[in-house]
Amino acid sequence: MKTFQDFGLSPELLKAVEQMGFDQPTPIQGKTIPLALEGHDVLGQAQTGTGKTVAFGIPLVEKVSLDSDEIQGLVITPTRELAMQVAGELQRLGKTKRVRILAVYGGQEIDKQIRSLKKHPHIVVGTPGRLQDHLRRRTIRLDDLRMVAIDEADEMLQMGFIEEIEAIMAQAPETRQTLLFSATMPPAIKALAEAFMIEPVHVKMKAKEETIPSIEQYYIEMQPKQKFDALCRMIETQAPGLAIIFARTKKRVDEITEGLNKRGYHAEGLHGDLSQARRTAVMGRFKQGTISILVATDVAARGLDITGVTHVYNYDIPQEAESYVHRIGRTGRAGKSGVATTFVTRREMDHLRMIEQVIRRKMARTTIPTIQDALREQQRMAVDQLVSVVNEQSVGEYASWAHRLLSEHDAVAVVAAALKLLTKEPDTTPVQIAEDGGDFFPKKKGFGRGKGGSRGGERGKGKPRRQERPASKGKPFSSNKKKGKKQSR
Ligand SMILES: Nc1ncnc2c1ncn2[C@@H]1O[C@H](COP(=O)(O)OP(=O)(O)OP(=O)(O)O)[C@@H](O)[C@H]1O
Ligand SMILES: [Mg+2]
Repeated sequence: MKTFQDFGLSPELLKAVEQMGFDQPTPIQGKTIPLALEGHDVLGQAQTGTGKTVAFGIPLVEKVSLDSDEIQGLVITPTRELAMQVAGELQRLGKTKRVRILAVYGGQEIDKQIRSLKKHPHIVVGTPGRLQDHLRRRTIRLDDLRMVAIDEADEMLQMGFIEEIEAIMAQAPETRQTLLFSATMPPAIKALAEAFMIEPVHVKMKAKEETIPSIEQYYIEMQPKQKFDALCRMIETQAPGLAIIFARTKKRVDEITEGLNKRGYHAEGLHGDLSQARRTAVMGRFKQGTISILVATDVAARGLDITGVTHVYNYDIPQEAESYVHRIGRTGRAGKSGVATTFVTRREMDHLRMIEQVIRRKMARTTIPTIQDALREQQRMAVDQLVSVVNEQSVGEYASWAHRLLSEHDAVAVVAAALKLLTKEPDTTPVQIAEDGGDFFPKKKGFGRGKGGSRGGERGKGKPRRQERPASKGKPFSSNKKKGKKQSR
């Protein structure tokens, strides 16, 4: 499939795609869009940042009939931020056709949503809890639903959303089409997913590894107490455009954020205990670059597409290999490159090796940059800054000051002073991050290496049961991932 024209799309859709600046479909789009347009249920798997949203978005928008005022398309996403983002992408796809899209998610006033629902959106994008709430209130009806897409499908079937998903799917007509997408799909979850579909076509893009090759992947072994300084030294030497730092718990996110601010960085935290207004504001500031560092729990691991994220740091190694894939996939999107660095304690090394095995790629070992490394890099950046201003030749207003300075001082001393002022010298303000056990002994392997999933029956009959997680032995992992329970991250 070479062009979007080959899909036989309506002129409105073609126009929209053109306006979005897409020259040609990505491989997953090339494979799945025709299948979905033909009416197949599709399970689509492709690496992070390869355009899965548009892969389900085009069929959804194309299949909307403007003659009907009913909800015809539904997209379910695991997080509120992702619901907003996907709704935005669909809005762009549906703009020329004038398809009405609405996002509904928790933390937003339900009355406001109900008023918006009265304007008859054609496609609703939502998080499972809030969708179910609307279904109970009958403010959303799915009697005329034609197509449902579940984004991050493995996560949705895994994290305890399964009951909500079942309840939602039970209200949709049997004739509806189902599209499930994710970058990861553990076999056990795949079995679970198939229970929601009829003769699904599984499209998995061939790749040597589960992660995107354009992401450089590193790990650094260190003691828990070295982590914070290591993070600062990494930021100072790597000078990220935008960076996301993932930590294990909400408390750690808060502490790291506070610590970074103490050391003069513009960082903000994102996790499930913050008000939605705050979450939205933080995301907005990060996207605009007002803040350059986002510290987050796994709430930001999946799906978020933020241009300019050059670096991802796993301050804490993720528990699941899948989580690793998605976290680092916040960089290196749509053909861009990225760098991911994972901090690991000695006791977590086995876990790191397990992740490498699952993703079929080795991370390169590296070391914590020294203060001298950090200083040198910051100085180099100051020099670059100075030189670029010199090259702009826009310093005329400052020339008289320069003459005066040079008449009184040594030229080298003056330039050195300017550089010193421009340099963000490595900051060693003491910062305490609570130990939180430091590391963990994971028992479970990622990518469906646990027990085989429980298989559901056909749609409408046997329902897929919740996938039980193997009980972890030994020291419990301090995560809030409990068996089948929805987590707040
Ligand atoms: N055909 C295309 N050509 C160029 N860019 C595209 C195309 N399709 C999508 N994109 C862009 O690629 C970026 C990544 O797309 P998207 O967020 O859908 O990735 P994804 O596969 O869903 O990743 P993830 O697994 O992380 O959710 C987006 O900015 C999107 O606008
Ligand atoms: Mg996505």
